[in-house]
Amino acid sequence: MEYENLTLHTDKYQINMMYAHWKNNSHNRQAVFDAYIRKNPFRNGYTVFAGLDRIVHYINNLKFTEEDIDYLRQQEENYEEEFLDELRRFAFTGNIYAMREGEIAFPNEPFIRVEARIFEAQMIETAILNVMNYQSLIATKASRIKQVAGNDTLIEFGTRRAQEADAAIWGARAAYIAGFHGTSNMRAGKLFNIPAKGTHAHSWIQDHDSEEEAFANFAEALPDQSVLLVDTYDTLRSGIPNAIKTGEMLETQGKKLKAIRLDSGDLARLSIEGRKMLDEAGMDHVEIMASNDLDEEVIMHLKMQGAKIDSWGVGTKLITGARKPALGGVYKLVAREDENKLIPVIKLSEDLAKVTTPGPKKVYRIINRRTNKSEGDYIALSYETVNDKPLKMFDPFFPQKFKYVHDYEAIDLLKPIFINGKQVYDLPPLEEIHRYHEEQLSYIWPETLRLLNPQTYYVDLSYELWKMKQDMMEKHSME
Ligand SMILES: Nc1ncnc2c1ncn2[C@@H]1O[C@H](COP(=O)(O)OP(=O)(O)OP(=O)(O)O)[C@@H](O)[C@H]1O
Ligand SMILES: O=P(O)(O)OC[C@H]1O[C@H](OP(=O)(O)OP(=O)(O)O)[C@H](O)[C@@H]1O
Ligand SMILES: O=C(O)c1cccnc1
Repeated sequence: MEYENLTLHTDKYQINMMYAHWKNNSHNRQAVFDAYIRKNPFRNGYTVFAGLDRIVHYINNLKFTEEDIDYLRQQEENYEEEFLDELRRFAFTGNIYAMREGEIAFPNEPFIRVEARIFEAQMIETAILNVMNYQSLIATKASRIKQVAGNDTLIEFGTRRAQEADAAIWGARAAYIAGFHGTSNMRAGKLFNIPAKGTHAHSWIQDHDSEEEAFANFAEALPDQSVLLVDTYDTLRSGIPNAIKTGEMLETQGKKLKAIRLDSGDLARLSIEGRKMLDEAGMDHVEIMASNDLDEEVIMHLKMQGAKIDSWGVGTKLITGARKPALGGVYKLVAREDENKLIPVIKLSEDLAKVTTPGPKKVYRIINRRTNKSEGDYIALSYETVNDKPLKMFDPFFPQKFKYVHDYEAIDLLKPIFINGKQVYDLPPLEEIHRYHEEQLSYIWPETLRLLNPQTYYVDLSYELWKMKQDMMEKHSME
């Protein structure tokens, strides 16, 4: 796939800071930033990390074109020509560590760590957050829907209601990571190798003299995959009986009707009645698909009512992350270079949960070897070793709450993606990302995964990191 050059896809304040650093001759100093969220969306117990693929291509394609340089020159007369020359030579030369796509991630732990010249690290903030926040939001919404739908087929139908074209295709991809089986968007299908699926619209029926004729013509054209939309006039009195007639017609040709689609009315009642009618006509192989403003809540309620629905088309509420229009991921400076040494930095806040955690850090998932489940995540300074000694895990806000973990494996979640500007990570195919996601879910206790009132997952700090944070908070509070 051709990835666009998104170099100017940044906020002006980043370029202003780059310019000010350049003027102050501080632009080559090293800096470390963490990208993380403070809260899971949808009151969920976890977030599905997505967006790495696009971020990697964004970094590889960073280059200010002559057109970009001309634009910057016109846009801000303060920018000196030598600065613009510096931008002409711009490329990413630092390190990026990130979680793998599909990872089960939690608030207050870095999803991505960037180590680079401040000149570079500052500029890429905007695009990294833009991509990570949207794709992770949609992957998390899709994951909630997947939990309710179980093994039923899930098709993403959102393009027409998505917040524009990019959101449609990257949202379709995020949904696939979390367990959707297909998308209606052909471009997403082509770009990402997602199965593209489709039925037909009401316009197909309206465009014929009768529903019966419309079904017959559609089934003639696409006999092996016809899914007939049965709610244009009267689902039980005309739509399903006409679909059955079409099924019978196909059977005379040795073919089979695939499914019917319900798109309005009481989907529980109509699916139960529809199932009976199809079965009585000897068409128990004909599946029932439903659509119409579905989300995890409606699907759950339909299942509770005994709905006989085999597959679900989910559009608007998935692709727009309904009820949570944006994931609030942030990108915070955690270390800077001073006299050739990296020193940790902190940002204080009245709200303790908003105080940043200083220093370059690693995130470990602590898997209990006995249960094969995670005991929580453990954030340590990059140079610390977390090995087989018993690990004390304590709540960073209530350190008197602690536990010791004995027989565990500490999995380092942040993988090297770029080292010295060179991509060192092979982006896996989407199918593999989905499998990885499923496997990671299996390490998390159901208490954290449940949709309603999930238990808060432990994201703990090593003692050394916790102490450093406390000391820095104290020092700055006294200043
Ligand atoms: N049995 C059910 N239980 C709970 N929610 C349902 C049930 N059946 C349908 N819904 C959902 O209720 C919402 C509203 O459905 P509503 O009946 O207003 O739409 P509609 O039938 O499409 O109306 P219209 O005919 O005007 O298009 C949709 O999100 C739909 O998925
Ligand atoms: O409800 P969503 O979850 O957003 O899923 C997508 C919706 O888009 C279509 O309706 P639309 O009225 O746009 O077109 P139609 O004429 O084909 O029904 C489809 O029938 C779904 O209801
Ligand atoms: O294939 C479908 O049925 C479909 C596609 C997009 C939106 N709504 C429905």
